[in-house]
Amino acid sequence: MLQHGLIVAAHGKRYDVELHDGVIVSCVTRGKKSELACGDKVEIKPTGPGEGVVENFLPRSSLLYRSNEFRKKLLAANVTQIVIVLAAKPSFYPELVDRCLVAAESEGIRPLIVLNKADLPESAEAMARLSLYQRLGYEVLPLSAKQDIAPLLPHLHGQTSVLVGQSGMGKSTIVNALLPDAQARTGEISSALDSGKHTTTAARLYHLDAASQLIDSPGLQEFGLAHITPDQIEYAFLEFRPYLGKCRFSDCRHRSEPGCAVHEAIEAGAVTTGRLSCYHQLIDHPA
Ligand SMILES: Nc1nc2c(ncn2[C@@H]2O[C@H](COP(=O)(O)OP(=O)(O)OP(=O)(O)O)[C@@H](O)[C@H]2O)c(=O)[nH]1
Ligand SMILES: [Zn+2]
Repeated sequence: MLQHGLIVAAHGKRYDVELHDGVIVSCVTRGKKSELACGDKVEIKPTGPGEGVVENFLPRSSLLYRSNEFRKKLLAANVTQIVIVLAAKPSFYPELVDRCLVAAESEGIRPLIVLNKADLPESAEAMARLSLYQRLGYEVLPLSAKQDIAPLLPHLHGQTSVLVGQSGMGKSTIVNALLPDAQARTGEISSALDSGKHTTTAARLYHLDAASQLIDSPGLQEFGLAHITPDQIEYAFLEFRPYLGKCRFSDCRHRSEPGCAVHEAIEAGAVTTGRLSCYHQLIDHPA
């Protein structure tokens, strides 16, 4: 008899699957089928106490992954929102923001940019740099997770959110503030399964309330987009959209081609040279 469940943690080729009654079963996949992610809805066959095999996964509403030329790594499935966690200190890598936005746009996932550590004096300058994204229509939320997590709550309600960000931006602080018992729960799962150390956890899903889930992914220093085509990357630059298809050449990459509508948009102030160079950087070096 197959049972429905939700992947709440991925440890390499082993997955923690939460069943409807809240029981967590440690599962493996059959053969080489290990392309599953936290947030996947699966059907499992129990094989012993607390153990099972994933037989199927259900269709996904979204799938977030990063890739280089050689391999792709699934980050999370069925998420509705990607929360990009930044901080003024240590300084964040701006291209990572554009990469996360491209990944979000290509999967139709809503991005939310959080500038954590808003209590630091360096935050004003970082916030000014992020105003570019606000002008594009993205929400940028200043937050001090250490002082008050409340401003984040309405943004998470009703969503399945994945937190992404470089190491040191404060993701663990955010998770702990949202779920003071998160550490305890992690310990509980490991001992219940008695499966030894969970050292390779790739991501973990937490229930915030009946309608809201949070997936914490480990620190990302890189966000390869080798799986996304140049046309998809271009479309993910929201402000380019009104001009796409209006260049003289249909395969225009908006470099020095004559009759380029995106360059005209730059002249008109509707597109910035910074975002155009970022687009070129991403199509030239997607991984
Ligand atoms: N001033 C200030 N510091 C913060 C805030 N949130 C987190 N920090 C500090 O930033 C440092 C990194 O926070 P973590 O939560 O460990 O960062 P992380 O993103 O989980 O990093 P990894 O665990 O490496 O992925 C810690 O020293 C935190 O105390 C904040 O709102 N304000
Ligand atoms: Zn063009």
